[in-house]
Amino acid sequence: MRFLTAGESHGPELTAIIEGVPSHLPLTAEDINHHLARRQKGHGRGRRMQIETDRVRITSGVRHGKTTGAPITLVVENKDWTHWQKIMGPDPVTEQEEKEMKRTISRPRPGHADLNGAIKYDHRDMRNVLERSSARETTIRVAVGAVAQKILAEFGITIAGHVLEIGGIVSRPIDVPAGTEDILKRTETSPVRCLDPEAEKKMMDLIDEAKKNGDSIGGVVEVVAEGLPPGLGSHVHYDRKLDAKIARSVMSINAFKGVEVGIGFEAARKPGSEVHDEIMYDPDRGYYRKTNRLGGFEGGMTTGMPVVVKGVMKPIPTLYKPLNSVDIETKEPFAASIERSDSCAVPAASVVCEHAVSFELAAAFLEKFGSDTVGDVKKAFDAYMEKARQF
Ligand SMILES: Cc1cc2nc3c(=O)[nH]c(=O)nc-3n(C[C@H](O)[C@H](O)[C@H](O)COP(=O)(O)O)c2cc1C
Ligand SMILES: C=C(O[C@@H]1CC(C(=O)O)=C[C@@H](OP(=O)(O)O)[C@H]1O)C(=O)O
Repeated sequence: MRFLTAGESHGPELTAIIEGVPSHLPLTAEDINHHLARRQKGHGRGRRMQIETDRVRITSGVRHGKTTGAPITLVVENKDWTHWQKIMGPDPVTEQEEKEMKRTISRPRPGHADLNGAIKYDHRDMRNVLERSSARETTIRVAVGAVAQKILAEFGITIAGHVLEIGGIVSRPIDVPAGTEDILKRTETSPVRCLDPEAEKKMMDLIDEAKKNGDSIGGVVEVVAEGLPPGLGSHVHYDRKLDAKIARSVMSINAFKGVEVGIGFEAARKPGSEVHDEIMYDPDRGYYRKTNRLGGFEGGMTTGMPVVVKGVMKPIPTLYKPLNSVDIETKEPFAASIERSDSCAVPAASVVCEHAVSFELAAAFLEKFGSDTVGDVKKAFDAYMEKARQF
């Protein structure tokens, strides 16, 4: 299974094409819209989220509520487009019209893609960079992940993301992962998508304070997936290791600067006896681990224990109280004022991260069990699970 996305932040719409989804998978727009709405919530979001109400249109690959096996096209419209048609439209404009718009961006924001993208693609107007580097793109990646979650759900695999930390406030000890059901139930009503009400209040206060100071804050998110079979991914080649694929996918989320699997960096500070998970056997359950400190991975393959992945998000780069930068036209220093920005998007990012991991897990699942029809995949999956139990 693979996908591509296209679309700009203030263009007409975002699009994704997913190839390799098996036929006969039940799929409706509502299945996806539910997750798009989850991504839009969260204390600390800016005014753009009040403009948008993200809804998907499925324009190929699904008939009468079921996938056909053909590529699936997903489209999410940008409501903000109505205000940007002239500035963002594809039709040629005269120099005079361009001047009248006065929207050319020549002042790069530290921490955003503006300057590197402008140099690389030779754009004097950095809008040509920021429109695509914007995390608006994570909307359509969540839509893709929602399809992946439908695939996983067919096989009893559940997944949930939540916020572990915002601006140094920790929601609970990091080595006690909660179950997916618990996470989903308890975080859906939390304005910062965290499990700990005491930490929640402190996180919200910190976000408000950052906003008041014209600043921004980052944090840590965690994704847990349960019900996976052992042996997704492979030890035989570097680019088939599933933990590595997940790490790449999580790092590709805008503003993500690090990934941990299981106890992650903590493993450097513990002896092996306190890191590795002892192997047990039960006739009903098959092989399992007594603990899950390695976060469901050994040798680039799933162990059958819950997959636990953390990602760290840096603070949002666009600041109301900006850092110094240099105007590329005048080469003079400036400290720009900005129109709008999120002050903290860690709660939204926990949903994005959940969907990034969902896609990689579903892709690895189909790679192992086939991808023509859900029925064929089920047969292969059931036979393998029986083999693994008795092995
Ligand atoms: C959900 C979400 C919302 C974001 N909102 C903003 C924002 O409002 N303003 C901003 O400057 N960056 C925002 N970012 C981060 C930038 O998109 C990101 O820092 C930028 O693309 C540069 O990429 P890098 O930080 O990965 O190097 C957001 C990120 C995510 C995941
Ligand atoms: C639009 C979204 O996030 C955007 C991500 C973003 C950035 O620079 O990454 C900048 C802001 O865009 P705008 O300049 O239009 O307000 C955010 O609102 C979204 O999450 O749907």
